[in-house]
Amino acid sequence: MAASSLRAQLLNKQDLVHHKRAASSFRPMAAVLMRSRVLAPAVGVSDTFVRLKKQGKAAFIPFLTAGDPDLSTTAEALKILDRSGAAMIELGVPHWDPLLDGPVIQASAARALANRTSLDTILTMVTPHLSCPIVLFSYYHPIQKLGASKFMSSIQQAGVHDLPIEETSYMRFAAVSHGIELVLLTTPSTPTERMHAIVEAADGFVYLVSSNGVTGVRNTMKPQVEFLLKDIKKVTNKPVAVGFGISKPEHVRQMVKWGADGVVVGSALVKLMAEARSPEEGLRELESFTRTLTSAMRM
Ligand SMILES: O=P(O)(O)OC[C@@H](O)[C@@H](O)c1c[nH]c2ccccc12
Repeated sequence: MAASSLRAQLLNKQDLVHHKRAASSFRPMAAVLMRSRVLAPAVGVSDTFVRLKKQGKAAFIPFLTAGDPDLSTTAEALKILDRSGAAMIELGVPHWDPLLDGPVIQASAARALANRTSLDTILTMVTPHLSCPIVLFSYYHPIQKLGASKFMSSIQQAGVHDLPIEETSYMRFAAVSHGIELVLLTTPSTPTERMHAIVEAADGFVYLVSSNGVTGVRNTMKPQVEFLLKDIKKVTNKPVAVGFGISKPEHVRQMVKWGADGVVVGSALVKLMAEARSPEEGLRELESFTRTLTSAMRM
């Protein structure tokens, strides 16, 4: 990608964070969510939603930064999340410029980068056998740095936070030819027509960002989410997962009641592990909190 276009993407992230965009320059973020062949079993993301729906359950989707505090703890955490009821796991590639992330995930990314965690080391990480899919979640830059074709040849599924929908066509083409599911993000400030285009282009699931701003625990969920979910569901029957700010069982129940097919929880889990006295204690707390949250997933 040309340097000018990369600058445009960084500006776009800035826009999202500060909400200062002019209508004409507005470009919402998009995500491509794919499952890594190296990291995960042959269960698809969409299949998982279908299976859970039959059981009357929404999908619990935890997010962790890979490499925080180190990749072997991450591998252990994946096993724990898998056996405690995660429907799929968002594994974040740490980035030095995480403009869509709040302080908790920013600090987590900094710790992981201090350990030299990169997309390359994550893709070669020795991972346990898991029964749930992994959604490799990344800003676009690390993928670009590795090389989009190397990336595509080494993964089946992955995620990108800041890829504007206009620029997804190459990724989508490559994704389709590798049998990859492409998931896109929509936010409360995405104009309706654009939301329709994003929903139309998304595969796997649609990621609804619950409120503008950056990732991080919120006390309450905005009532607008109920209406955003309804608007999306009017135009598609693809699964919709809600993320940003969700940190308590009552938030999870609220999202499920409002019609979410899945719920993403990131900062709350990252914080809990970061504040533990040791990685082992962090993993124990991760397990018990995950079990509390997954028991709130019944539709
Ligand atoms: O941390 P929260 O508020 O629970 O939000 C989900 C989140 O962590 C995960 O989906 C995510 C981490 N970094 C992101 C950047 C953009 C969009 C989404 C994300």
